[in-house]
Amino acid sequence: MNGSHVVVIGGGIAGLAAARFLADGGARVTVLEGASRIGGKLQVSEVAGLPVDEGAEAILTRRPEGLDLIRDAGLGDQVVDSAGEPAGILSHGALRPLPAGQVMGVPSDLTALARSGVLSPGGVARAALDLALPVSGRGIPVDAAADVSVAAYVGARLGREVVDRLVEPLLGGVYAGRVEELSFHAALGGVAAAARSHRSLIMAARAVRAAGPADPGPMFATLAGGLGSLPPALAETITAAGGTVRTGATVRELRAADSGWRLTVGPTRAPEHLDADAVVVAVPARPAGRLLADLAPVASRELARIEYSSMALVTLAYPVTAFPERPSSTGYLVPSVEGRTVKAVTFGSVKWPHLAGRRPDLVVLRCSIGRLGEEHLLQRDDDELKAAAIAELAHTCGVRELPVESRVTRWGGALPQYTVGHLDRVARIRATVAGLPGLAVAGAAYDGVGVPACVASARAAAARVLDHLADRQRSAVS
Ligand SMILES: CC1=C(CCC(=O)O)c2cc3nc(cc4[nH]c(cc5[nH]c(cc1n2)c(C)c5CCC(=O)O)c(CCC(=O)O)c4C)C(CCC(=O)O)=C3C
Repeated sequence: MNGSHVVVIGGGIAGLAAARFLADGGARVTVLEGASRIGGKLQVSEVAGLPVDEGAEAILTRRPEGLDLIRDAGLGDQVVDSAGEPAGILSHGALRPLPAGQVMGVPSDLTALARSGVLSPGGVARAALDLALPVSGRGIPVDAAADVSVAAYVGARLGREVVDRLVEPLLGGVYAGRVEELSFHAALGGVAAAARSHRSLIMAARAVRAAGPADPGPMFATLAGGLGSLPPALAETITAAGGTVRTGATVRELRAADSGWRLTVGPTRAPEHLDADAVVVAVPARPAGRLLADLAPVASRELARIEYSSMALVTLAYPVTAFPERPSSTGYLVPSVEGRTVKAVTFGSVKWPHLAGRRPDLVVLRCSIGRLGEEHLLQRDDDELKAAAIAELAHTCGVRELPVESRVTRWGGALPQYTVGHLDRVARIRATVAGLPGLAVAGAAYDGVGVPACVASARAAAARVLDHLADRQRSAVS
């Protein structure tokens, strides 16, 4: 495929990773990003002189794809592990540790659950009933084939408190989504898969834990310069390999052409045409759906159905002395039923030892606001969002001073919602796209929203395209 030209539409982490894999495979790549900067949801800027991410700030270390890509981009020596402090949950007005052994909020250890104090004693007793309940029937939707909402399945097996005080807050972070709408099979992937072969959800969570390493080590990693330093480093390796990365280049149209694809880029007044042997579409679902409207109407319709939630992140820097006690968790999640504006707080200075090392006199933290259906919260102006974050710190941590620095970042249409039926929807999208040789899709809309999942989808897309180009070259030779 030497010399074959592949255009990657979208310069977020999925698009850049795909471009990197394609360049490795010998293709000549062009990345077209519509915005004025590459990186998508990865972006870093300074707060109080420290590099603090404005978007995704951590990657799971459990999956290899994120760290592999970081090493590939030459940033292996910049990797920083998260601290060992536990994550917290605000429940019944007080900060409690996330119970040991939970998997996406599903408990595997009832003693740890009881000890955490996150649930009422009645809530713990109800959760324990899961071990005795029949596998199906009596309103418990356990049909392995049919998808149900997270709230319906987990609620039927473990009771409402587990849904409201454990699963909802975690998924309120991961998807900024709502448990009534999110898909059990798509959003709780590992546990849901294990639930098919276990008679109880607690036992399924135990099986997931048992399948992992005994000592999993640090859960998260980041980069010393922020996770947002990954996209520019990746772009550099792509250009060093002879590729091109363009910003401000919105692709308006994608058409099949004689020997591949023709793209229309830029404003209607001055359209530019680009030819490609293959294309990777690595933009969010809506724009991907628009690009595929004529080529793959079924995929296009399904993509249009994937909703996105919006959120805002308020970053605050306080003197460490403003805290009556130094925070003892990496951060905490706030269940929706607590009725507070802020849904999650990450103490960067606790979670990332290098930040505390550089500024031991400060506590830098991020408050996140906005789940699906809470758009009204995001209509507040920046000062109001800051005030809500400051009030949260006063309320939960007893901070009475004002922050020395602050920053508000808004992410409109940030996180795709894996609602009931998502897996079938993605299967239909993939089946339709499979009918278009030399075209592949990648990104957070399909098989996972975290950075490692986006990288995995990029790798699969690149492999598909490289296979196609190799086939084509073989048939041209023979
Ligand atoms: C967007 C977002 C926010 C809100 C914005 C923000 O505040 O940044 C947030 C907040 C938080 N998330 C937190 C804790 C956790 N998040 C996890 C896992 C994940 N979160 C994700 C995203 C988010 N998370 C994603 C894409 C995954 C990987 C899912 C997967 O691909 O499987 C897991 C691992 C679960 C497991 O798998 O065991 C834990 C323990 C805590 C508290 C402690 C701390 O701050 O560290 C907080 C504030």
